[in-house]
Amino acid sequence: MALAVKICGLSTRETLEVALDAGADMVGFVFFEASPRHVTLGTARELGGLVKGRAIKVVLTVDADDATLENCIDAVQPGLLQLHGSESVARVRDIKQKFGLPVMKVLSVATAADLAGLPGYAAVADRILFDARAPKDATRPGGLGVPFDWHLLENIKLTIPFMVGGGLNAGNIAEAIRVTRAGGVDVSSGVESAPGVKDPEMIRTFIRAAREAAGATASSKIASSV
Ligand SMILES: O=C(O)c1ccccc1N[C@@H]1O[C@H](COP(=O)(O)O)[C@@H](O)[C@H]1O
Repeated sequence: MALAVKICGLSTRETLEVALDAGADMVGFVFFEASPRHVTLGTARELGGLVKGRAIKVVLTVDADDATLENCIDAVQPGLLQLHGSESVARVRDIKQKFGLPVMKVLSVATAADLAGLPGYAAVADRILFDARAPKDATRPGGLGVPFDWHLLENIKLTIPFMVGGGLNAGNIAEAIRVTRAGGVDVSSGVESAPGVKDPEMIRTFIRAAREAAGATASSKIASSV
């Protein structure tokens, strides 16, 4: 299956168009006030309206209540909800039922122990995103540009699709895909010139590198099976 590339934290028309033209499969909008990528409902509505079916629109929230989710969904009309907080398995199930949208639950990873909750979430979510666990004193739970040890994912068995994120960039994406065999990759800081400032050329370079790496991993899978 083709690699899904998600560019997250888009907040301007220009960089959204660059991501779409470069072939992003998913574009993410961050609703978290402490983030340099936070978008207002008005901006999100405007940006969401530009996508026009060219990519899956992703609404990223952190432990949001129903009213907040409802407002974000109304503004963006997303195809996927990214739950990036400490939402419980029950809350993920509840959100999925209430809003009738596919849900991607984020698991924050620093050690193997962080994967203990995976079976529970995999039973209710449509997709899992493995991201680096933020330090305790961080002002946000993601978007920090720091990777985790991808080898922790080497032996995971999942029947739903999963993505990897956290500190990815054009220079390390090939290794991340090779080690994790993830079906999707998610980047924010790695395509920015400063926190919250997306760089058009870095977006293009990242997507190109991810596609090349996915092609190389697919070829090596075929070679090792003959
Ligand atoms: O991008 C943010 O500011 C953010 C805020 C709150 C939760 C998650 C956030 N970003 C997500 O974090 C990962 C990794 O980002 P990065 O590439 O390391 O910067 C990615 O999934 C973003 O969607």
